[in-house]
Amino acid sequence: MIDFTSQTPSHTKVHGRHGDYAIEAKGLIKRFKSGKSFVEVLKGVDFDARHGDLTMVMGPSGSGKSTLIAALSGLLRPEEGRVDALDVDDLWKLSLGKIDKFRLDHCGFIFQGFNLFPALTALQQVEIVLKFQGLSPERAKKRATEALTEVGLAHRLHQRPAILSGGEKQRVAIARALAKDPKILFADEPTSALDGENGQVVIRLLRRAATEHGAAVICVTHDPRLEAWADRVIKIEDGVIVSDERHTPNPDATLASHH
Ligand SMILES: Nc1ncnc2c1ncn2[C@@H]1O[C@H](COP(=O)(O)OP(=O)(O)OP(=O)(O)O)[C@@H](O)[C@H]1O
Repeated sequence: MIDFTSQTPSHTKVHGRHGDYAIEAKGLIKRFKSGKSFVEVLKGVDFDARHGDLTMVMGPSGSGKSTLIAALSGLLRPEEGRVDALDVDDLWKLSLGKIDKFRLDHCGFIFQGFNLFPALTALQQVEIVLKFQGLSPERAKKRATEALTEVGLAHRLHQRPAILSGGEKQRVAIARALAKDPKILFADEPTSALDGENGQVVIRLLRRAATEHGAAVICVTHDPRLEAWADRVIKIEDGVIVSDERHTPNPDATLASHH
C-alpha cells in the first residue's frame, strides 16, 4: 500500500469548498465548427461527481463523453457553463497556467492508449510525474515503487513499454495516475483495449481508487459490464444527460473474457 497519510487520510473525504462534490458543472455547452456552421456537442450539461464514488459516464459513440471529460478537466474550454472543482469556483475563469497547475496537482488521467513514453522504464514513467510535481528524486522513487507495487507490477519496474503486455501498460498508466493521490481521476475507455481478465484488473483498481483513496473517479466507457463496479451510472446521448442512477457496487464482480 502507498502511504497516502502524508497528504490525505486513506479513507479520504477530501471535502473542499463544495462538500461531498469533487466536481459540479452547470450548463456546459460545447460547439465545434463544422464547415460553415457549428455542431453542438454538449447541449447544456449539468454534471457532478462525489469523492469516493466511481461515476460511470456511458453513451453511444459521438454522444459527447470525451468532450465532457475534457471540459470538466480544464482541457477544452466550453462556450458556456461553469465547472466548480475542489476549492476552485469556476475553473474556466482561471488563467491557463492555473488550470494546468490544478490538473497537475489534483487530477489523474487514464486513457485507452496508455500514453506511455517509449524510452522510459515503468518506474521512470511514474517518477517523472512526481518529480514534475516537486518531489525529491528519493521520494519520487519510493512513491513510484509503491504505486507500481500496488498495481501488481513490482517485478516490472525496469521494463520499457515495448516489452510490457497491454494490461501491464495500462497498470503502469494507472500507477502513474494514482501515485500522486489525485482527488479526481478521469478514465476514458480504460478497458477497451484489454481482454476480460486485464479489464477486470483495471476496473478493480479504479474501484479501489474511489473506495480506499477517496478519489472521485469518473470513468467513460462503452462497456455495460463495468456498471457492476459503479456507484453511479450517468448516460449521455447526443450531448444531453438522459439518465442518472445510483447503484450498489459489487467490487467482486467478474468480467468474463471477451477476446
Ligand atoms: N476537435 C473537434 N472538432 C470537431 N468535432 C469534434 C471535435 N472533437 C469531437 N468532435 C465531435 O464531437 C462529437 C462528440 O465527440 P466525443 O469524442 O465527445 O464523443 P464520445 O461520446 O466520446 O465518442 P466515442 O465513444 O466514440 O469516443 C463527435 O461527433 C465528434 O466528431
